[in-house]
Amino acid sequence: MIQVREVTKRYGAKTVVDHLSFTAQPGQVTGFLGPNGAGKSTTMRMIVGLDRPTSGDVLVNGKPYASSKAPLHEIGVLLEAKAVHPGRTAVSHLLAMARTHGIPRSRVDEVLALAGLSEVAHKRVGAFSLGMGQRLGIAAALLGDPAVVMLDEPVNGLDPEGVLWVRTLLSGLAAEGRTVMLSSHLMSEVSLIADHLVIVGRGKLLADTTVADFVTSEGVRVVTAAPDALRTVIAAPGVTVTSTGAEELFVTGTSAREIGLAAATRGIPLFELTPQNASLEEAFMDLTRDAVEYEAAR
Ligand SMILES: Nc1ncnc2c1ncn2[C@@H]1O[C@H](COP(=O)(O)OP(=O)(O)OP(=O)(O)O)[C@@H](O)[C@H]1O
Repeated sequence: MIQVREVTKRYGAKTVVDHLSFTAQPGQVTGFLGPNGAGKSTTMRMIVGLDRPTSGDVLVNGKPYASSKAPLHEIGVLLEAKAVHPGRTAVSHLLAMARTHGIPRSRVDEVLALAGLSEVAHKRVGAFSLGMGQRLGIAAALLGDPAVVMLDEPVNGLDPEGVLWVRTLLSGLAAEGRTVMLSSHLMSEVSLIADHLVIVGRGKLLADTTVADFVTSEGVRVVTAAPDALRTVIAAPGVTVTSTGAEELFVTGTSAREIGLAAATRGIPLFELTPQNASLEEAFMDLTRDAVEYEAAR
């Protein structure tokens, strides 16, 4: 289990992670999503003790990672842009890691096979494609047979077959009762792989939900002769109305049926009344739009 508790990280005056709390549970794949610069990598670095929170704390399997005696067994990590010496072969890279952690040679062969790298085990890493590099990073993360697996952008650079491979691998690891967490800035990728979604923007938690619940956050598109009158009629706690055109409204928090009935009782003409099922990608973009604009405007 990974527990992030009220974590804030500041670099100088800049708050990169802002009172962030969430839990990645065993037996589940947690997708950690957010636009570029949302603070995902920083959070992951704090989880493994490479960065220290300004306030709040992080627990891995109930304790701070730094106090773990066999860290590779506790948590396996793929962090972005992890440096592997380009002159090394895949097998020599993994063997060096294994030796320093008392892991047997047989496990190196196992993870190479698991990552589909047995054939290229003796090739220099410098000659690897981006996808092969990602596979090697994942193999390294699994070396210690860890209870928690945390991967930063693991499908970055992978072709569709590679994405499918990651999905099968990670759901298998979760089914074994491990805690699996992966980050991405692409909803389309994460929705294929994760059950649980933690979405951040500007370092803040925007949503902690399931993929299924996230898509049901739909709205209703209404085209009417009297948008202002309709707004007044449907106003209620939990109902939000956004003007999307001269005669157009986008309404959330109520149903097309309720809007239609309310309009009929007041004699408000409706030209269109369309429930909209936002795609996952659209819902994600709506949720994180402010965070992205902030990034672009900096
Ligand atoms: N050591 C540092 N000093 C100052 N600012 C930093 C430092 N590390 C990260 N940042 C800033 O923190 C913000 C969040 O970065 P982070 O890499 O955690 O985001 P991210 O969500 O992982 O994004 P990406 O998907 O682009 O990797 C960025 O604006 C980045 O410039």
